[in-house]
Amino acid sequence: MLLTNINDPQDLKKLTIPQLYTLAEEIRQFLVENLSKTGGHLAPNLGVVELTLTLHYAFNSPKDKLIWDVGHQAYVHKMLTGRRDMFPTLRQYKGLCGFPKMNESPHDVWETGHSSTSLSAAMGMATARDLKKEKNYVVAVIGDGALTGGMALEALNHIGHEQKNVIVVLNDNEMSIAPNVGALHNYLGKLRSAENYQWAKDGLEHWLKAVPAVGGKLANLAERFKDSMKYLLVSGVLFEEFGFTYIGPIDGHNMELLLETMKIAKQTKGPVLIHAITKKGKGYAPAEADSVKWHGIGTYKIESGDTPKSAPTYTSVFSETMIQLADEDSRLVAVTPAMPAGSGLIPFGEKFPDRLFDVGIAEQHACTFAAALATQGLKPVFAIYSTFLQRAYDQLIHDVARQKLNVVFAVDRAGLVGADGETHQGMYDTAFMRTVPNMVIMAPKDENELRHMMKTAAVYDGGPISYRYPRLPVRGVKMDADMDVLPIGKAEIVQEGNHVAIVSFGHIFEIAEKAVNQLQEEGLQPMLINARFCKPLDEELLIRLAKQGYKIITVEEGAAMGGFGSAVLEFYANTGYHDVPVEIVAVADYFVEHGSVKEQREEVGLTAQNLVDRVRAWMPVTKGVVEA
Ligand SMILES: Cc1ncc(C[n+]2csc(CCOP(=O)(O)OP(=O)(O)O)c2C)c(N)n1
Ligand SMILES: CC(=O)[C@@H](O)[C@H](O)COP(=O)(O)O
Ligand SMILES: [Mg+2]
Repeated sequence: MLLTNINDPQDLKKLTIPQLYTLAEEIRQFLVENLSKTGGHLAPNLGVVELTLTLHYAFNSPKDKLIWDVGHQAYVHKMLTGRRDMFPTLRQYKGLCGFPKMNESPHDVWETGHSSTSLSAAMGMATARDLKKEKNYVVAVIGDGALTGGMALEALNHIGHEQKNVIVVLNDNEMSIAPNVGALHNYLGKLRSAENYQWAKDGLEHWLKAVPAVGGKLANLAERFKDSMKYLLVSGVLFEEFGFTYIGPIDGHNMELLLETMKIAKQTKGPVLIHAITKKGKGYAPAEADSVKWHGIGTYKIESGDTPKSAPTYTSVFSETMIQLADEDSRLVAVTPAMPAGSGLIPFGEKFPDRLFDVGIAEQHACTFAAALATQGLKPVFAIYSTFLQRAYDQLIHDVARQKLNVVFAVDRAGLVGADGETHQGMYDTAFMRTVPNMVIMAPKDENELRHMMKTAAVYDGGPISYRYPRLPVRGVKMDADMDVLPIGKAEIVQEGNHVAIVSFGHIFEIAEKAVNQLQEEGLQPMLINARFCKPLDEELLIRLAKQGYKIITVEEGAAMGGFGSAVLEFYANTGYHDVPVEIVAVADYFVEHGSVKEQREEVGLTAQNLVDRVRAWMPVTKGVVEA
């Protein structure tokens, strides 16, 4: 077993090429076996085994900087850099992170999780290297999906202009999570299909170089001839025009070719783009056959590829309801930035193919595109994960809210998301949307109320409106036959009570309800309120609570700073109710790392017990007995 002897990339360099192929197979077997128990991003990692081996063979990490875009495909890199034995803890609480993590290894020189940042990072590191007159290579591995992200094109532009020595490896497997989309994808397809052009280019270069030096004119003519021929023969012209030397497309599983190409890249002045064609899921039949499903997978049976049946989720309720709403209203359309499957929009797209727009990994464009759809009378539902909405914040403000356009923000993966950890937690959406004028912000207490909020948003025509929901199974509550249109800004008093009011915003209601039930058993009866809206607040109810002397405990699954609890505090401060005790139960000011949602909630204090303890502390006590 070669793999057990690889504890550092230097160990790799002692191997022969045939041994690298043996090692590649061992790595694939390791990935399939380990991830069958832990889950993870199997297909992306199976696709980059040879690429990763040759990068660590050809370069000297960490002196040479290897940067992994998105970083979901860095498991092989982690295996080769001393973390093989940590894989049983992959994406688990206090275990191995599923993305590059600087505190895990010096070989993780840049942390990723959100796509399309690698080229900017590479440019920064190359620029610093040159300023410090250091000598090392900077290599960014970016997928064809991540390349559709605007940041990547901004960085290509900058790198090409400055002619920095940066090596970009484009890992082209024709897939984002879903099949990749866009003109760039089509262009790459043309490059992929021109597989014989490489020899033509080499032949041309070789021939021109053989022309004996015949004075400036002819050599210059030969150079211009070479350049014009390049346009005909070398279809990497897009990258060449960005100032890159384009090499490819080459087989991203052929390690001899990869090593030869990396050698050329190292010797080439200025930025180089190596276009490597790979197969997502390579080496494991179920993942090769369906790399969408196997992009990010839970546990599975290796032999059959069978995966446990998943319980219905908030996303599946969103998925079904979108179809119902679209049946009722032909104006309704859906926009997704490369996440049709994750956002539950595949069935919608199958039924309404002309009304689903997958714009690629392009959240900024998606948001402004949705805004423009709204100007023309359509009802766009912008379906996006909370964490990825962060990419479209200026567009939300400048293009949607300022123009008061009827865009619906369906904010999925809101709250703690579990295994993806800190780069993917849906922590900030409430806070960053709340400060924007004209925004209406909702959050349902359960899957039944999600449907009511979806209906409310679908018919609302007062400007932008949002609802947030978690990456969680549904609670299994009774579903109403019809969808109600909720009164904007009105909360729901779930249960009257005394002394203390627990005011819950969103799906975290489940722990508030659990706490109230536990307190009732002790004879305590706090009021239980389902806020429903963070903006506008139910001011009438808040004033009632103030006037009747309630202590208030707010609870939400999001950042405490700027969230729902902050809104309540601000309201009281701004309306002169200065003596209302308010406690905010939410996520403190730090990044919550990977683990299960349960473990993360316990870590941050989003537990029923925490609420029980806080209510007890506020209840009046006579002779040692907490009064009801
Ligand atoms: C800003 C951002 N948007 C969306 C995602 C979700 N996402 C993770 S991987 C991925 C597809 C990446 O495709 P590609 O770069 O081609 O990598 P591959 O999985 O094909 O290796 C997407 C859309 C993300 N991580 N970051
Ligand atoms: C790497 C990445 O950003 C996506 O693959 C993400 O992990 C998907 O998250 P869900 O599993 O919640 O759809
Ligand atoms: Mg891809």
